Amino acid sequence: MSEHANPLSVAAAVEAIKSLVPERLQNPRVGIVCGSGLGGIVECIRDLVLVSYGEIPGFVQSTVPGHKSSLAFGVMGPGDGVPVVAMLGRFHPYEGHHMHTVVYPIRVMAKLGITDIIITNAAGGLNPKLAVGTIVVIHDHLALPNMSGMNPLLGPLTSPEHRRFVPLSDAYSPSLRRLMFLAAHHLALEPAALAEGTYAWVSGPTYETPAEGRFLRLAGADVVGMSTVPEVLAAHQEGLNVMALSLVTNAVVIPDGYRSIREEVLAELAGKRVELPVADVVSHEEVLEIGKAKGEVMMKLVEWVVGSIPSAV
Ligand SMILES: O=P(O)(O)O[C@@H]1C[C@H](O)[C@@H](CO)O1
Ligand code: HPA
Repeated sequence: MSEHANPLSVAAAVEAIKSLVPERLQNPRVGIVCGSGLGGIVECIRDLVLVSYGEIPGFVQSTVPGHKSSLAFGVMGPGDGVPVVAMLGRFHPYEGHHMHTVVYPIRVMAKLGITDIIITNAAGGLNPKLAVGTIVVIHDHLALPNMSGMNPLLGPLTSPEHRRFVPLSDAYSPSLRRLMFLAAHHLALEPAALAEGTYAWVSGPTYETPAEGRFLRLAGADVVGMSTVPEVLAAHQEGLNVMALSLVTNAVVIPDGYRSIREEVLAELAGKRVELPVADVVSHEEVLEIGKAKGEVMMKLVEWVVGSIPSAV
């Protein structure tokens, strides 16, 4: 068993956090996981107290640019605010972290008492209707790694409260998803700014080939990314209400198909000019740039939802 799945280390992490955070912030109600380039959510947190991952037993460091390695405690939303804890930086399996390590912070936040969690990510768009900058409320997922043995819930149960067999048809809270669309209305967003869809989880760190992108699209996915699903599984097993959001940072499947060199050459030889679409070559820098440029809307939505959870869910 991974030492990070040990309930004793979860308890030790909670104890360490409580020694570093003022009492009034020690029992957050809502947890937030900030995706690549989306750590700006911290700007919406008042009475901010940062706890570095290095100070928490069992936490490791995030090695991915755009992911800091701190927990942010404070309050969010109108009035006295709702106590929150935000992960400024997550762990991905492609960094070499064990799956139990990847979801360990979720278990620690659950032990701190959160009841709701909002998990964000940057993702590639598979559905051609989703423009870059669209925020997608995830209502389902497709996790090929889970189906082939890479599942964070593998291994001995670490709490009597954990279910051995976890249904996932109800993994994404309808109440929280509803709140998100109400938030978009309240903030007067264009209807196309907020969509809903299915997230395909891939291990990364390679981005998809065009054929892989088409395969995932054909299988029913709208966006693709390298995180979130392990956290959703652990959060669901912990009994939390879960919402997950993707910010579309790049297009994976090009709307008009793929570039055929054969067609290009034949057309050229026939004296015709054709301009076939060229696939985007994505980079993490581009992902971060879009996160920075478009992340503000995500922040405002999250802030509104957090402020509305107590009365509406
Ligand atoms: O942590 P997230 O899922 O937001 O980060 C995405 C997926 C990869 O980690 C990285 C690729 O650019 O961004
Ligand atoms: N693929 C996988 N993960 C991603 C992408 C992508 O195109 N963009 C941001 N995260």
